[in-house]
Amino acid sequence: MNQSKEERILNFVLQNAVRGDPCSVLEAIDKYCSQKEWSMNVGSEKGLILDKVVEEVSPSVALELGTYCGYSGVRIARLLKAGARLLTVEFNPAFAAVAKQVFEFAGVQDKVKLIEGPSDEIIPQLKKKYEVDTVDFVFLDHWKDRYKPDTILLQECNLLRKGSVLLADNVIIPGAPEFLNYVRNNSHFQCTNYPAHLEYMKASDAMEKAVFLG
Ligand SMILES: CCCNc1ncnc2c1ncn2[C@@H]1O[C@H](/C=C/CNC(=O)c2cc(-c3ccc(F)cc3)cc(O)c2O)[C@H](C)[C@H]1O
Ligand SMILES: [Mg+2]
Repeated sequence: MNQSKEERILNFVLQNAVRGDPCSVLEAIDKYCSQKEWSMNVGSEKGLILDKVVEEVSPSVALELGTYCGYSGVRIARLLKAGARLLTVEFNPAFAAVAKQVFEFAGVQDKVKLIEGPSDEIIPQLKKKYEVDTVDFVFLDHWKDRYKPDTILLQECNLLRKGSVLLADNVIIPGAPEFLNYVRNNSHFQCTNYPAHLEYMKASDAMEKAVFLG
């Protein structure tokens, strides 16, 4: 049976990164995806923006929608303070299996709770089943037409508090127009745009930060 691209990425990590060294895992994925096969990881340029926002927020509870291979999950988890945790949601079992192994190889598995399932089912379970009060930081990188409905769902489930930070990838390419319109025209959010390039390409992309004002 042929390997999937995601399995090839995982194998490249296992063969080229250093076990327990999250930065070497990120470097290996970026090397493979810039030289061998393009893949929709947030990448190193937008990854630096992600790093800065995570360090600024210093979240106790971080949520990621769309784990994929675990690249951004490693990026976030490696910066978390002692006792802080990342909940990352992925509904494709094959991708979740790859991400689980990436987290373990990077040595961040104790900080990461990988939850398999669709975000619209998981978000309403976060308080009771996953013992979440509110989330301090949310990274949105799943299907782009789900950014707005899931942002509304997070509010309906009282998971955002005054100062909770949403950071959305790809607001230019592929684009998330409904989400951008929603948060930018909503007095409960303070928005900032961070222009960048599409991972591993010259095309323009951007990330949008939306701070919930309560
Ligand atoms: C309905 C359930 C929703 N809830 C969900 N619940 C849980 N997991 C979910 C949900 N919806 C999706 N997922 C998972 O998240 C991942 C999906 C990620 C999607 N990302 C993109 O599409 C993208 C495209 C480009 C791109 C740019 C230029 C190009 F030319 C081509 C591609 C670049 C980028 O940086 C991109 O992030 C994963 C594949 C998928 O299984
Ligand atoms: Mg993305």
